Amino acid sequence: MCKSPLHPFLHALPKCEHHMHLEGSLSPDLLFTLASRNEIALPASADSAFTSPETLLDRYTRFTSLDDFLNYYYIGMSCLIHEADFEQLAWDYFIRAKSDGVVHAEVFFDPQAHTGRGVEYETVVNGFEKACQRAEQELAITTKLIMCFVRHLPVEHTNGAYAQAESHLVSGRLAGIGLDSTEKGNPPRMWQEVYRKAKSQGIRRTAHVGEEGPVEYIREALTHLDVERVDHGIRLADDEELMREVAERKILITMCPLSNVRLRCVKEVGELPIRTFLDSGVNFSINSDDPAYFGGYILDNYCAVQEAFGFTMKEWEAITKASVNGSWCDDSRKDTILKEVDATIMKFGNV
Ligand SMILES: Nc1ncnc2[nH]cnc12
Ligand SMILES: [Zn+2]
Repeated sequence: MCKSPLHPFLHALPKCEHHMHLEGSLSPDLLFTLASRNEIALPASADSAFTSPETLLDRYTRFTSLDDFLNYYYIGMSCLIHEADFEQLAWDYFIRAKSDGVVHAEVFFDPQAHTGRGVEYETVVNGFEKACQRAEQELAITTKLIMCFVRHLPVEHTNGAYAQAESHLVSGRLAGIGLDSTEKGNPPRMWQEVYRKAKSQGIRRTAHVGEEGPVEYIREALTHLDVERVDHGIRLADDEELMREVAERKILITMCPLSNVRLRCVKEVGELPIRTFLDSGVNFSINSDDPAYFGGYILDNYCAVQEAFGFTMKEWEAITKASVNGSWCDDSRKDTILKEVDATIMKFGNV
């Protein structure tokens, strides 16, 4: 809980989450439980961080870079084997998201990180889908699943990963494609072919760019991948002309403040160009990225932004509504959420 007088309002605001990796909600407790249940040997002799959930959580406070984090992230997800593991992981996230005021969640997952170690694609998707259905029925959270291609694997692997998911993408069982993992040295144009195919099939597209990588990668993602959204995009403010274009085209930037601090992309939340984006008409949402690794879920990220920037309720209204409008749900769902936002503002505005 943050110290801001706006905390109850921030908590109550109906939230859309657009940038959250389901595998990134694997808490050290669940990681150790699954490792034991599935008889996965954790590398405790090589890395003492794997001694206990507590030592692992402590190590997460000292990431030195995106790749340092990704090393732990991929070891962690190696404990996910059965459909029920994937379902439990996602369900635990949805319960937590509900308590933070999330009403619509568009969540990423990395199929290649599972199929590459022998877990069937269907096992992953079926588990996640079951949790999504439960979230819709029992928590009234609408959901979308977005598959990401991982950049640390050879780009040629992407075609196989796309082919595996193609029928789900075309039918809408998956809402779109994304691009994640190691950014530096992997310019977006390398994935141009698969993004072009996805576009020709009417499939939605986003990509992690401008997190550790330069603003040129954001420009490339827009020109070569024709992305509809930019994940992280914190380097956008380095190019005013591109920032104006992003504002005009209403491209949503999915920001993850606590992640950026933990991965040392910035020293503190106040360094992020959030005020610049707001004042320049750049639409953005605030998200948790990998909440089990970065010390906070979505509300913690809202609070961190409030503590750094001290926004007014009017400014939060603009941020929240841009986030609703940038969602990939249909217009009637957006209208419903926008009415809930208005009702929240009325309630707190009258206090
Ligand atoms: N912050 C991040 N950047 C790139 N790839 C990721 N995969 C999970 N979290 C990520
Ligand atoms: Zn991410």
